[in-house]
Amino acid sequence: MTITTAAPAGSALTTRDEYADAIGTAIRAAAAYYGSGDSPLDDASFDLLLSLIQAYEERYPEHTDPASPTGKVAGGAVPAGEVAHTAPMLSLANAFGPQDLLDWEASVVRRLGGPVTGGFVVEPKLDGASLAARYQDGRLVRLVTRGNGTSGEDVSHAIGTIVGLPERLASDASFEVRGEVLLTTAQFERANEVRAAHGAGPFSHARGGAAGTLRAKGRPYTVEMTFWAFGAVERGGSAVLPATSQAEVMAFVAAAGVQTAAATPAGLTVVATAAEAQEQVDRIAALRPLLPFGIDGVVVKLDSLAEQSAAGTGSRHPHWATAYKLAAVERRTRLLDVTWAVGRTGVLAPTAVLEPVEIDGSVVRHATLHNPADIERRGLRIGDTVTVRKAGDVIPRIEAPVVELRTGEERPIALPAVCPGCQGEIDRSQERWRCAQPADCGRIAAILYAAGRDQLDIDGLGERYVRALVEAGRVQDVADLFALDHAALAQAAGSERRAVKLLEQIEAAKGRPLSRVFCALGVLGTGRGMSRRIARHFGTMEAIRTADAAAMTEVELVGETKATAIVAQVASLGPVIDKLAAAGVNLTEPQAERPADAGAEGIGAGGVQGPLAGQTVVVTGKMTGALAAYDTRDKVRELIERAGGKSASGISGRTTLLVAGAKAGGKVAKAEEAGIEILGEEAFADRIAAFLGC
Ligand SMILES: NC(=O)c1ccc[n+]([C@@H]2O[C@H](COP(=O)([O-])OP(=O)(O)OC[C@H]3O[C@@H](n4cnc5c(N)ncnc54)[C@H](O)[C@@H]3O)[C@@H](O)[C@H]2O)c1
Ligand SMILES: [Zn+2]
Repeated sequence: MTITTAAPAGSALTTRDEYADAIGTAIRAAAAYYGSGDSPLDDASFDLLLSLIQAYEERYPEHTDPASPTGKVAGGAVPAGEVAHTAPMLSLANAFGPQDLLDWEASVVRRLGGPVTGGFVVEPKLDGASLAARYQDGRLVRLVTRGNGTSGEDVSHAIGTIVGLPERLASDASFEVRGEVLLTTAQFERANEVRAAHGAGPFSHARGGAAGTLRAKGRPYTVEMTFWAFGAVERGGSAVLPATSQAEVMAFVAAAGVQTAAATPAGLTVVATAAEAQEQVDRIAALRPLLPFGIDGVVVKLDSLAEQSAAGTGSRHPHWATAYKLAAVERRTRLLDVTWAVGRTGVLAPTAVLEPVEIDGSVVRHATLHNPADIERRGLRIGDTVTVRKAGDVIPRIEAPVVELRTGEERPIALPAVCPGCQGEIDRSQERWRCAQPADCGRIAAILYAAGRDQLDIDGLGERYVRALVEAGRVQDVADLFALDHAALAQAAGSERRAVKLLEQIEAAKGRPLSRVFCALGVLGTGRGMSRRIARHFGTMEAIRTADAAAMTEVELVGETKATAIVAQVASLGPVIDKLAAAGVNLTEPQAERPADAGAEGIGAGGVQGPLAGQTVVVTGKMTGALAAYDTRDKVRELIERAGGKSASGISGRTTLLVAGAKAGGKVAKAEEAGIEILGEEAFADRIAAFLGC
């Protein structure tokens, strides 16, 4: 059988030769995966290959090759390292669905000889590289990779480059903490920029980047990584960890200053039953697209350490834990072409055309690329094998090319010489190139957008007719659509019957809710969701028009900069809005909430829970130290919302927390008087540490 990089061969292994080939491929892939981090196979393909090998071995146990990767930590691909582990570092058993989780629970009950009484702890399965960090008398003395599970490689040179692993603890405790080192999305982007600046190829995905970075010595640049602990073991001679459960172990480690999985936005939750654990799995799976780093599953463990040791440990994985796998969101495929189109604001937008690949249940054919500079930074070439990521409803994106898989046939991506819309000149003064005549060239795209399904939903009004109407001078803006008569439509559509249909559609569009009509205006920075929030918040177009920037910031997720931009654009759209009103288009929102009830408290953007859930936070003074990067109100607001809180500008009856920065003024006294909790910057930074810099 042949294994391609993108689509795995799905057929069973039937001959001994095929089996031998498959083993060879799997061993090479695993060696690359745990070595440089860049395997020729993506995880889905590797897992499929492994399942074929396993099926063959079950059918022909007598043919089983001792070199087979099945049943071994790291597939047996990693040689013994120089540092022996105090206790083995193992893989995890897998669950692929709710039934598997219940089956695992049943196996645990069998081993315990009775029901689980200590509950289950649920944590995200962080998608990075496994690492053991040894603390001696409060100092970080050694970092060791998982290796083959019994011994690993000394990677202590990485000390000082990993967020979450302090070189000194708050106490002089001695223990070994175990966890995952990874690159957050922001760290991954930064790493590839730094590498490009040093002439090194980009990491094709974050996990490989973390594994490679951990082992790399003597690079002329540093790549910052992040650590999250998920376990700890005692070190010879040290006092016994003061804990009887996994949750307590983690709390102890966190109190000493090490970042733990409990501090991730997904958190660590203790539940009583496997059914409740399943609920947590579903919750974390839903959070996945919003997380600032990759997870490839959710880990469920027995919480009680006594029950853990009673359940015991096998040669490859512990019996007291299981990894509930989530569908792969990254696949490898080929970049076939890049096409360019003019957006409604005149921006030239490149789209990657991909060899179709199935990711998480849907076929991906296109991915966004932002602009020429972005293409350059990613070092992409036509024909490249690329890592494509698609999580949830988020638009698929290309992470990076897999440079190792280049054949030499790849071609550079041609940047357009003239505007693809009007063949006119291009304005290259900014990173995002624009047509030099954006008003004219973007008009067709703008009208098409306004007529689109999520806006006015004028069925049948496609690009050909819009172009004809614009070129005939009948339509300059969205409001002109409502002034069209039968004759104009018949001419544009070339058919009386189609004109009748279109007129009916346009008439129906007059009744769309305000959120869609507002969206159709194409105000920059307001897509579907934002238009809905604005319409619900204000209720009428009139209220939107009279809102000033301060009133606009009351809309959820609208910061000051955005508010100012929206208000200015709405003002310049005055004549268009007047025409809409005159044409009898509906300008009210049926589901409006009165501004007084705007925004449910306790839940931030997208319902994310976090350390600030339920809090209304006011920040005053200048941010310094760990918060120095949050130097505008917008940035602070975004940070607070990411951590699950609501941000407000003034102290009111709803305020629950005041963050006082340098030179904080009168708000502190006011908060004191009102009995509101006040935190200094440092204490605040600690509380939301997991959300900083991501
Ligand atoms: N693409 C390839 O060529 C290739 C090759 C080999 C393996 N793989 C992939 O690697 C995976 C299996 O590898 P594995 O055995 O290294 O890992 P695993 O999936 O068995 O998981 C075990 C690891 O999970 C990590 N982990 C993350 N969060 C954790 C938490 N909260 N609690 C405990 N552990 C946590 C630990 O580092 C632990 O070592 C598969 O998904 C496979 O597709 C891919
Ligand atoms: Zn143009």
